[in-house]
Amino acid sequence: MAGSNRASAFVNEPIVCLCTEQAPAVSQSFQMSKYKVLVMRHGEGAWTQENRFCSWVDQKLSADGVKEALACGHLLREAGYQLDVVYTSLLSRSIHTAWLLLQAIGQEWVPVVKSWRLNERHYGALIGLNRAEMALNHGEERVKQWRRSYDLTPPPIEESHPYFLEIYNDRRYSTCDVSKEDLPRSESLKDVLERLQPYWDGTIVPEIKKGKLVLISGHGNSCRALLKHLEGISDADIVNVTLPTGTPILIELDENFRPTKPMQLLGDQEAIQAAIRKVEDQGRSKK
Ligand SMILES: O=C(OP(=O)(O)O)[C@H](O)COP(=O)(O)O
Repeated sequence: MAGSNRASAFVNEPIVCLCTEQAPAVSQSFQMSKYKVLVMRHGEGAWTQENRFCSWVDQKLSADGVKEALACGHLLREAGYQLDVVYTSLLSRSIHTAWLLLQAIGQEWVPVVKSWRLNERHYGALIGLNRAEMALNHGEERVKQWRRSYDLTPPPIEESHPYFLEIYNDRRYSTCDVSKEDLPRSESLKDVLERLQPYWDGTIVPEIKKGKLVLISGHGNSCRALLKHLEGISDADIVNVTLPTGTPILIELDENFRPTKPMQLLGDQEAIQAAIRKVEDQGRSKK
């Protein structure tokens, strides 16, 4: 049951502000909550500190990212969550976050199910580039559009790109439900939602309907795509949604999988706002 989740006595006040500019419009109703889902961006990755677009490059967690993942587990443990299944991408930072979280919550036995459909957005030719240098060269507003707009697709990754072979020769991508040739070479957020939604509908939702408490350990933009879908965030408002690393988001849904209340970012609210600002500031030129 969603009832296996003895949740949120320890949860702080709910917030819907996922950016420092303008809160997205979130659809609300007064239906009873039937299901609960936890969605989170993995702990900080190594390239976050270098301020490079990481995307499908398989960077590990940074030392801070490891701490964040463990802290998430402790938070969920204190709040009494009992997970039934964790879904991750095929990228190590998402998987390691799940492992560390399950260790810290003391539920290592919980199955971890992996799919490329939860991978980070494919940033195409932008992979590996430094955001601050790009902001200097192209302007901060342009970089914000590249990072946050709904339907802007960066130029595709070419075979000459320094990370092309590392990505497409990786054995993990032989295990997907599409051929390597059909894997993306670049994606907008809209494209991410299009490849993620069948997995949500066909694999994750049936488990939630069985009463399982699901946690999704995803990425900044795969989680943004899912939240856009679940919360009914408009194409315009999703531009102002930025997710901090290592922060579980509790979503409560009615029997038709519509949100019954604003999503809650769990943890210390000031620290969460600071973490959101940190991610937003990656796109500044630091003149
Ligand atoms: O790999 C990435 O996200 P992730 O750290 O959530 O996996 C992207 O490079 C995030 O970049 P963005 O915050 O500019 O969209």
